[in-house]
Amino acid sequence: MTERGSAYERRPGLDPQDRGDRPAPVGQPAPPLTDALRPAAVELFGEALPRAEAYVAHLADTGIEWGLIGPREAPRLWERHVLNCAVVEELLPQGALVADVGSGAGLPGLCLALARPDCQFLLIEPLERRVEWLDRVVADLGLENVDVIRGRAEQVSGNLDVDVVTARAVSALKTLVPLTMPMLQGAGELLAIKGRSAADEIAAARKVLRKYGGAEPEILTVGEGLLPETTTVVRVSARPR
Ligand SMILES: C[S@@+](CC[C@H](N)C(=O)[O-])C[C@H]1O[C@@H](n2cnc3c(N)ncnc32)[C@H](O)[C@@H]1O
Repeated sequence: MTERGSAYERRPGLDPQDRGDRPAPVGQPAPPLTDALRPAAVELFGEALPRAEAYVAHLADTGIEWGLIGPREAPRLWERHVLNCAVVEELLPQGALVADVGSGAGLPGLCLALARPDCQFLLIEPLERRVEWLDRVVADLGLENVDVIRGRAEQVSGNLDVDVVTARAVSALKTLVPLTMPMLQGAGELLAIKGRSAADEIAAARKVLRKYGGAEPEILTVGEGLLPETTTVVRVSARPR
């Protein structure tokens, strides 16, 4: 997938006229963690909950202002984004090294890093502004289990050997497999957060899965009984090649 970033992102600080008459996105206050969602947040983040709250505040404020998150997402940051990503933690092995490809605003990478301090995370993101934002947020949250790598997955994959690759909203499985499977070096799992298209994407990816040594994908549902909306994950194990 190619993504050039929004005009805001490439040219921050321009006045509205230079932005084609679109109003500049404005940071918003952090949405409250509602009583309905608090038990899930406590279970997922434990002691890291105050840092998860600080992360949500960053997303709502500079995340929106810098164009990493759409303004309309502000009220549903907890439910649709942060908690929905954090529930994937149950699929991570103890102490895993995890690469989050196309991390954007740290989804799911930062949510998982907050939920799983026993794991190490590499956030891989090509766009300079997003990397700068991620670096600032990681420093502010004091996350010691996260490194941010600027680059495209295909540029860095040959130098990596990780246990798990995660990705959300980066590309269809057919394109994601060639970008991510080489990072596993024949052992480990790709966890791709998907929606209703999961089965169709698997069908369209059969040929590349064979080529890149992926086993038969599984469609998993996580977050049942914890969140109002569950998260669908396509899990692909790498086979030794
Ligand atoms: C739609 S955003 C999704 C961001 C985040 N994962 C989320 O769920 O909100 C896609 C992200 O993938 C990144 N991206 C696109 N192609 C990539 C590639 N080949 N390697 C790594 N990242 C890529 C983009 O820069 C962008 O930040």
